Amino acid sequence: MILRVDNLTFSYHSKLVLDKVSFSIDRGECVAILGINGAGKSTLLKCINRILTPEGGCVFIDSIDITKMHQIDIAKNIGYVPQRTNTTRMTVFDAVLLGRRPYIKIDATNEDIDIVNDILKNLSLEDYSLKYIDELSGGEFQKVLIARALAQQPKVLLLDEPTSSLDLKNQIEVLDFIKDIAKKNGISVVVVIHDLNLALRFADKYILMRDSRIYSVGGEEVITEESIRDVYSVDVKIENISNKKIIIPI
Ligand SMILES: Nc1ncnc2c1ncn2[C@@H]1O[C@H](COP(=O)(O)OP(=O)(O)OP(=O)(O)O)[C@@H](O)[C@H]1O
Repeated sequence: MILRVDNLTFSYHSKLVLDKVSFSIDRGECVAILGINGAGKSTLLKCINRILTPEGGCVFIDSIDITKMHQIDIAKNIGYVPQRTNTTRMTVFDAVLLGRRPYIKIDATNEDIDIVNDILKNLSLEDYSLKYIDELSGGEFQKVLIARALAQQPKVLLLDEPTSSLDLKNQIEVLDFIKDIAKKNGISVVVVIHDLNLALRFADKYILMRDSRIYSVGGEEVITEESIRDVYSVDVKIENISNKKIIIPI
């Protein structure tokens, strides 16, 4: 087990958003967090990496309570791609190199530069390397943020709707690439995602959230017509096509 979230509780002012949320994730596991708008998914990611301070509960990485870790060690362990972000003007290369910051003592080493170049190549961003990030499309920018988090070489990668601006081909390519490196490098990935069919293609485990709580956690078996209706208030039919579950709204 690499990540353990234990009874995490958080409120904005008096509004309870996370109510004793608990789950654990193994090394290399790909997890999708599902739930309606406002269910608390982004808040959960922000509490895991200490952008927000939970009012109760604990988060453990490799059995270490993250409140006992320095910020730089949290950054080495947890990569995070937010839904929205403001960044200063810089090139794509420099933006991705920023992911190496927790490791760089004075100057970037050849190893740092090789890591960045590898990731740019794998995400088909190498031709954009010297372009400024404010001159990118929404989807290209989203890929740069993912590249930066990967350059951090974290144990746990938290992605908040990472494919929302990507076209279909890029959605599939980026998620397949993330899954591939999760398996190869033993990185655990937690993705907040609204597209249920993409989630089914990507995840090994699903966390369904409803009313500030976990509705269910588990493998593909927790994705049923009944659970989707309970969580999203939408009627769906689940079909099996080429041995894959496909969710069809009806
Ligand atoms: N900074 C904030 N101050 C006050 N309330 C907030 C704040 N951020 C979020 N909330 C509220 O907390 C609840 C959970 O928000 P959160 O962003 O975690 O939901 P989410 O499941 O990620 O939603 P979405 O799918 O729309 O991104 C929502 O009701 C939201 O309005």
